Amino acid sequence: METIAYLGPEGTHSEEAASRWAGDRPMLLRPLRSLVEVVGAVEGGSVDWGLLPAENSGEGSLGLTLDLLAHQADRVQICGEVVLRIRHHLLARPGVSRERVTRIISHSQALAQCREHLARDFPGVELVESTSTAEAARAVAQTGRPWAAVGTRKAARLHGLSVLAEDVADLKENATRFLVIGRRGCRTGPGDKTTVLVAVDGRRPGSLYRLLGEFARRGINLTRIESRPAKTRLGEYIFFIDLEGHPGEPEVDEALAGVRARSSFCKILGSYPADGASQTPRDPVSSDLETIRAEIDVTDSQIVALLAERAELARRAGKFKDGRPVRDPEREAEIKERLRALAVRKGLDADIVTGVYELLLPYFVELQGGPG
Ligand SMILES: O=C(O)C(=O)Cc1ccccc1
Repeated sequence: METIAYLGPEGTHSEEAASRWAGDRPMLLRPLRSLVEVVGAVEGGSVDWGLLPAENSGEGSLGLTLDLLAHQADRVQICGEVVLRIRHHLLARPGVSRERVTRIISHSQALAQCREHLARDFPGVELVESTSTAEAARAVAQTGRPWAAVGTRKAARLHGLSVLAEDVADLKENATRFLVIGRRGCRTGPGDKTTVLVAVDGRRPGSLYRLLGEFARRGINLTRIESRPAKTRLGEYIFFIDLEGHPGEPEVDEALAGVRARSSFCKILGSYPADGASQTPRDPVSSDLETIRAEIDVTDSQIVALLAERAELARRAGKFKDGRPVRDPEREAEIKERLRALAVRKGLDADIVTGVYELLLPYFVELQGGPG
């Protein structure tokens, strides 16, 4: 039988998401102590699938899951998603009244999702993080102290706890999106989403804009874009992009080829059926002219920015020439030849491109200190 690993012990929201994903298929559910262990079990082959909480309606992304997908889980693919409505209850040993509670334990996400409610109803009570909501319930059941846990009804039942307060989440519509990972990609079909991880050169104005334009121009809807630190240096980011569609669809293939060309790193993390939500119909033409004009504006600005960079390089080169003639006909001919070949490769008129260069050359020569 197939096995799916999840953040345990029994009685977590992850367990419920895992059994929702299994549906009618026979599936063994294996609780593990951490998400790192879940990824390790899938990569090592001791389980078929793994479940990772990815995003909450109020709290946003789970950084750990995104970081695992970006930096650690090299050999896994996203194969599915489950969106689960989350209900948080306050659990305590029978006989412990609300007034006596001195400590509330839970998973960091659960505490964050109930912060206002707990501050209002349990002011001054210490909040302590645990590895999961069910682990918190276990700790509360085992202590003789008047502690409480934020957790599920199932965890209460498993540990003989009572529900001290029902629905303590701050948001009524509290939902979490979980991702299912496996070693192989799954079969793709209509209604699929695809998650891509990309890095762009943050120093070039408009680079992310142009990358996203690859999707916009083809009417491909993006359902999510999330940035995380690239973990190289401060200020560098990677982006998780969810799009409607999957590789194998011509527009998606074309867009992804464009994205590859415009990014410094690009990896498809997986294609999988979207949970519940219907797809947005494609609208490839209505905003085309507007989109193209906006791209033209960005491109023109980039040309000017590149000319400024080129001018600065000319100035710096001038300082090295130090008495030698500024013009170097051999080097100029070599540059022109290279640009001619590049223009042809890019499908441009080579005479026009070298003509532009000839137009600019006297200006750059002047910046180098004039013809010598
Ligand atoms: O601790 C759990 O129950 C989990 O599965 C993690 C979690 C915590 C809070 C909301 C969604 C998932």
